[in-house]
Order: sequence, then C-alpha cells, then structure tokens
Amino acid sequence: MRSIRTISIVQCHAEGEVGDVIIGGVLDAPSTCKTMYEKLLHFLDPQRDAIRNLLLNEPRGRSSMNTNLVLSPCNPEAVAGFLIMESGEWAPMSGSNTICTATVLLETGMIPMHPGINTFSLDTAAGLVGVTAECTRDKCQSVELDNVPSFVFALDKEIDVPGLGVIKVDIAYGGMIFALVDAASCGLRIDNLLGPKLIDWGERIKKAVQEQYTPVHPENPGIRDVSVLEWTAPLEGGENGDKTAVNAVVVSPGRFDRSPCGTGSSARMAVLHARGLLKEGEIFRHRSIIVTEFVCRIKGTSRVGDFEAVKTSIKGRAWISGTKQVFLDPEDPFPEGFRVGDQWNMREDACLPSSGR
Ligand SMILES: O=C(O)[C@H]1NCC[C@@H]1O
Repeated sequence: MRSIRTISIVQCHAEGEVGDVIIGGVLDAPSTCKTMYEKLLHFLDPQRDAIRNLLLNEPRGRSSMNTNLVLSPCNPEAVAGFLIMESGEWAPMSGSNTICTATVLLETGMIPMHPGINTFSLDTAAGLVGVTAECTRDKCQSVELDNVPSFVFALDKEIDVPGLGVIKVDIAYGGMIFALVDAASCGLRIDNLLGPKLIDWGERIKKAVQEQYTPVHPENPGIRDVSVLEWTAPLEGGENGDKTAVNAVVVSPGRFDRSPCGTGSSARMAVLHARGLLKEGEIFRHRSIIVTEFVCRIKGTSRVGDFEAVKTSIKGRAWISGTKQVFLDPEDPFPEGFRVGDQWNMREDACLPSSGR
C-alpha cells in the first residue's frame, strides 16, 4: 500500500445528512489567518481545495455528503473551530454539520463530555455558534446550536425563470443564503415521487436568482449570492401548539439535504418572523424529505447592518457510523476524483456562488 496523503475521518450523520469529520491528516491554516473566514479563504486556494475534491468526489465520496475540517479556533471564546466542505462550496455555516462536528468532538473525547448538559462554543466562518449538548456517559443524545443571526434580504421577489415564467421567491440568510420558494406556487408538492422535478426546477430557479439578484452579507461581503434553494410548504399546527412544516432543500450540485437543513431552518424562521407567522419562543418543528426533524425556535432579535435579524436555535441528533482513513496512491489517475452524470448534476458550475466560495 502506498499513499501520499493519509486523512483520518470519523463518519457521522445528523438526521440523515452525512457530515463526516476530519480528525487528523490536514494541517491548520497559518496563524496569519485571524478569523475562520480567513481560514476558509486559505483552503479555497486551488491547491488546497484539492482536498475537498479528493474527499467529496467519487470514488471516495458521493454527491450527498459533506466533510468537516476541525481546526483551532480564532475566537478565544470557542473550544474548537471547523470549516465545512460541501460539493458546491466551502459553506460559511451549516446546521447538520455543526451537529455532527459537536457530536464527534464529544464522543471521541476531543472535548470532555460529562453526563447532563454540556455547553461550549464553536468558531465557524460565519461567526461564533453556541452548542448545548445533552449527553449520557457515552453518547451525545442531542445538540442544540445557537446559530448566527438570520435575516431576510427580500420577500416575494419576482424572478423570471427561463421556461418556468415569473416565480416569487424569498431571499434569506441563516448562515448560508437561501432562495425560498413555496412548492405549491409552482404546482408542486414536497414528495420524493417528485424528486427529479423538484431538483431540476430548484436548480433552474436558483440559477435565475443568481443571475438577477446578488444579496451580500453586510458584515462580510465575502458571503454573497444565493447558494441553496429551499422548497417550502405551509405551516401547520402541531401537538401542544407547536408549528410544523416540511421542506426540501436543494444543495448544489442538485440533490436533497437529507436533514431538515439547519441553516435553511434559520432562514425560514427569519421569513416566518418577518411575515408575522412565528413569534419569539414558539416551537417550530422543521421536517426533512425523509421525515426527520429539527426542533427550532426564535430566541431573540438583533440587527445585522440595516437588517432586522432573529437569533435562532436548532436542535437535532447525530450518530457516528464508522471511521475511515482516506489514502491517495501517487499513481491514482483521479487525485481529485470525478463526477458522473447519473449521480451528479453536471450543470453544477452554473449554480455555485459567483464569489467561488
Ligand atoms: O443543515 C444545514 O445547514 C445543511 N445541511 C447540508 C447543507 C446545509 O449546509
């Protein structure tokens, strides 16, 4: 066996969405990086971005997975930092990946875990994220994260989508920038049977939004452009007065998030709050295409630049599913892997954020 790279990984999923965690084999960014966003830019360099391709492309990866890179934090309040590799980008923040990373850090002993409530903060490229983990002696039962402030860029924005006509979308930030579209407004419903159409239309709408509207985060202009599309369904009343909704998030290059999507849940709560449909403190149960659930809440309000923002929490569960060591034979003809049209939407490049993040 020969290898010019050895990367140690703990495999994990949060409510169905894979969020593997690298625990060894990748050097931290240089200390000249003063924020996690600067570390993200360091890894975006084409030479270092090869690692994202190596891990997420076939034959080592697949279209529906993410990998997290644990690094030292830049903010001294955090116990660890991490960066999120998705197939389409280095995401500034991700709910399912935070839940996976927190669970792996606790269950592997990288962060001490004691029975009961464990609280700490993690540093991300989008900012500091608070974690409240409920643990037994040997298992992290759930992770509630306090997400970065979320806000609405635009409600009911009319987007002309070639072949589909004018479609109304909401644009909101929840750690990533989303275009949210009511599935019924396009004559669709959130249903696995409609998977190919939801993916195809979702990517086409996302591309049209990218061409017609450029949202820019007021505090970090590097975070710009819609990179994720969220099909929404109306709110329903649940037991105990809780509010529930199903969603299907289309992640580039064109596949469903298997979890209810944490950043998408925060973006949806920002929209619901702006429309007067969700109040501070109300429980919002957000369900995925595979009917897993995040329990979400608006915990307060704040401001981001000129935008009114909501502080949201997302609670979900993650399970470690294995460990692996990834190798790269020096003669492997695919050091950055490959993508094939049966599993990957090959129009992917059209749907990446223009910043190339
Ligand atoms: O939970 C989330 O925020 C996400 N899951 C995969 C894609 C998004 O980053």
